[in-house]
Amino acid sequence: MKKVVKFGGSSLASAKQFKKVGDIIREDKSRRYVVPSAPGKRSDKDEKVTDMLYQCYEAALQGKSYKKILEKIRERYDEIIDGLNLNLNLDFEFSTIEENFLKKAGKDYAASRGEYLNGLVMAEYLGYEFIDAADVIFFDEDGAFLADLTDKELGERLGHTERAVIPGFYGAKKDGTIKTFSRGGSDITGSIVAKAIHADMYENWTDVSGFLVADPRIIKNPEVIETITYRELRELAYMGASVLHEDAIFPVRKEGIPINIRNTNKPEDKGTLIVESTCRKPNYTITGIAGKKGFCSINIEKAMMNAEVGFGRKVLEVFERYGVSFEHMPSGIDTMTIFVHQSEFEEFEQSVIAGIHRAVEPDFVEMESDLALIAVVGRGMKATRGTAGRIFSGLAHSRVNVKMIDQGSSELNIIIGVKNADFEEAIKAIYDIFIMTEV
Ligand SMILES: Nc1ncnc2c1ncn2[C@@H]1O[C@H](COP(=O)(O)OP(=O)(O)O)[C@@H](O)[C@H]1O
Ligand SMILES: N[C@@H](CC(=O)OP(=O)(O)O)C(=O)O
Repeated sequence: MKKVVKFGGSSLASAKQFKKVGDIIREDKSRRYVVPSAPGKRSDKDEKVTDMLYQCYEAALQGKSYKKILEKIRERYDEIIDGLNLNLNLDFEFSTIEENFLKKAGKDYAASRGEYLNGLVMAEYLGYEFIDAADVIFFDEDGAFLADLTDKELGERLGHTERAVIPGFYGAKKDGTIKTFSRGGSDITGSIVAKAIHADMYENWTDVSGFLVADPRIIKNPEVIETITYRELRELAYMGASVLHEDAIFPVRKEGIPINIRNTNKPEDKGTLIVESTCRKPNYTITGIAGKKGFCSINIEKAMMNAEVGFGRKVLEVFERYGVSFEHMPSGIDTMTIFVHQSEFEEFEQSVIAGIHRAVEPDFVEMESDLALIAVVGRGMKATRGTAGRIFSGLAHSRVNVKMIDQGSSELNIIIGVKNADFEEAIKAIYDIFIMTEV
């Protein structure tokens, strides 16, 4: 039995947390490959080491004083090392980091040091071998992840290693330049390692007892999802359920390796099992709800647009020209609405509108900003009639105005557009309608 265990920043924020992690790893001999994140927040008001590293590097780059922040970062590690009574001194590591900051080693190099240092501490604490992710996780010159090369090199290296710590979040290009995944990317490293060693399980340890039906910051004590499919999870992760990085499922999915989300603070909880497919009936019609704020809709009207061959393509080409990707595109006979990320769109707004006028000569173009999209996801929805109707009535009851509703062709998800201001209320209403009433 081989397990890969990834521990998030909240699980490694202090010596106290490290001790819980040590107990978890020692309790099961198959937990042989460990992927740590950088120390996270110890409390709501605390700072993540990764954020401090970005700040520190930015200051060094601009020739501003950076030593204080570097010292604060050093204190975070020393607190952990001292609390664990380790015989480890990071003087050399910190002076190398400082030198490299002054040589402008890059933002990714800076951010990656959080995981690198935590990996050294973890390896010392567990007595496991330390493997620098820069030696086994590869990117091409343009920064694209090299899956096949990584899989081969990592597989070979770990094939000879009984127990190892591989820091999350980063790898390197051929010339040695450090490159990170996007934020939260240690989840991806864990998945890559699990694939390379053909693990039986990828355990992802965090500060919640699994994937929850809805964001715990919006719903108090939401239900835990016992089993969820990769496809359902991908929809929820993409729409903002941040517990697992949206790209973390791809490597393990190819191998059919299950992911188990677990709580470092409550190791006795079973957590959530993420699988390719399952015969297990979901507990509720819906599996989960997630959403994001900050969208903008562009509503185009033109009589008989549905009869005009190439209308949609011409409109989308205008967005493409300005590098704006679209999120959803519900359409009617004479109308077409395009949802885009407000932050991506704002800069090009007037150029895109002018481009649409030139490309398709619409009767009318209207925009609405400050919208939120909510995804209601569930493999159980296909077999149940009236799901959209229930959502509508739940939202109407809570006086939330629905701007858009779009059912995916897979019948796995329904996307609802509401005003940003109604976002939390809408999620509560949907949670109530499905979870509180279907007991
Ligand atoms: N549907 C959800 N289920 C569980 N957690 C969620 C969900 N949506 C948002 N979260 C948030 O994700 C957090 C865990 O993710 P993250 O902060 O990346 O953890 P880690 O530091 O362990 O990697 C939780 O503390 C919770 O606030
Ligand atoms: N430390 C990195 C990578 C990461 O995955 O962190 P966490 O596991 O704490 O989400 C970040 O903050 O983005």
